[in-house]
Amino acid sequence: QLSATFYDTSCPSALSTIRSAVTAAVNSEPRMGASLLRLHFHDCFVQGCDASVLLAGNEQNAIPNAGSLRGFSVIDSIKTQVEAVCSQTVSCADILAVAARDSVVALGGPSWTVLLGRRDSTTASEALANSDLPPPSSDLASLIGNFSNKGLDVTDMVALSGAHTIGQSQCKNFRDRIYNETNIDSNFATALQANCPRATGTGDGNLTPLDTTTPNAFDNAYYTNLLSNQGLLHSDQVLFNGGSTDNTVMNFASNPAAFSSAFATAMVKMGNISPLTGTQGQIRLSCSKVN
Ligand code: HEM
Ligand SMILES: [Ca+2]
Ligand SMILES: [Ca+2]
Repeated sequence: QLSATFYDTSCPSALSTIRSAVTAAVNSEPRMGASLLRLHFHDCFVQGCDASVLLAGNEQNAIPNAGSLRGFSVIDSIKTQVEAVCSQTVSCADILAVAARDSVVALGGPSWTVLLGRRDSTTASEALANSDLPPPSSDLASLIGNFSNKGLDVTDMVALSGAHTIGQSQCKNFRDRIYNETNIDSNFATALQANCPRATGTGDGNLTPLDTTTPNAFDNAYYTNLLSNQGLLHSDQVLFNGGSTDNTVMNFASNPAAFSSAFATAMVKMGNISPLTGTQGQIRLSCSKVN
């Protein structure tokens, strides 16, 4: 029951306000586009797209999120600007969904119509974040199961993983792959080892682009990297490792329009996960705390 026109009368300048702020943030730091896109994913997979991830504490302390999620201050600043034009009208959950779309567009990726009308949660759960967000050690069957639990099919999962065409990862999340796995290009592994020492606890937070080819462009290079065994995370390369998703990866690698279309479709589906609507939840005044 979300709708593209939800704010057309109640806050006609909402979408342009969000877009201007996202464009400025991404222009000043391209990685911020990646960080904002990831925030929406981590929101939707835990309790649905209800801005639970933005509440201080709780989910933010979960293993996949702590010391990793970024962009909270950009969202807070957008919320302040939107409150100034339309008081207590636009939810933080909708701001996240629109900011994710505008981030992808700002980095040259596809656009789609964002459905609106989500409301904000009054709760957040560290335990649910730990159980529902897939770890980078996931094998293919786990990824398929994890996305299926959220109503997303295998094609959606492969397309959404293409978000790793932008942004960066910390060494601790790909160390095991670059030292111990065999389905990795050896020159690629050696180059990464220079900035990611073997010993646990040393250089854990050192950063490398998820897509070394075009780290700040939202394109299909993620998939061409997989074809040459240059996926950064274990959970990336399992998508092209002799299994059931190989054909989809090959299609997205050779056909950028097919990827763009599948990504846009899957983002709309992800954005529809268990929204609070009507009188459920609330419109937060500040995204980091309940009213
Ligand atoms: C398929 C399962 C997925 C796994 C296991 C996974 C895991 C990860 C990990 C480990 C990182 C690096 C975090 C760090 O080192 O701090 C990361 C970064 C990122 N992920 Fe995923 N991810 C998945 C799916 C997705 C999806 C569906 C999206 C969005 C639609 C997404 C968007 C991103 C982005 C944009 C970054 C870079 C963030 C930044 O640079 O701030 N990921 N992911
Ligand atoms: Ca959520
Ligand atoms: Ca790229």
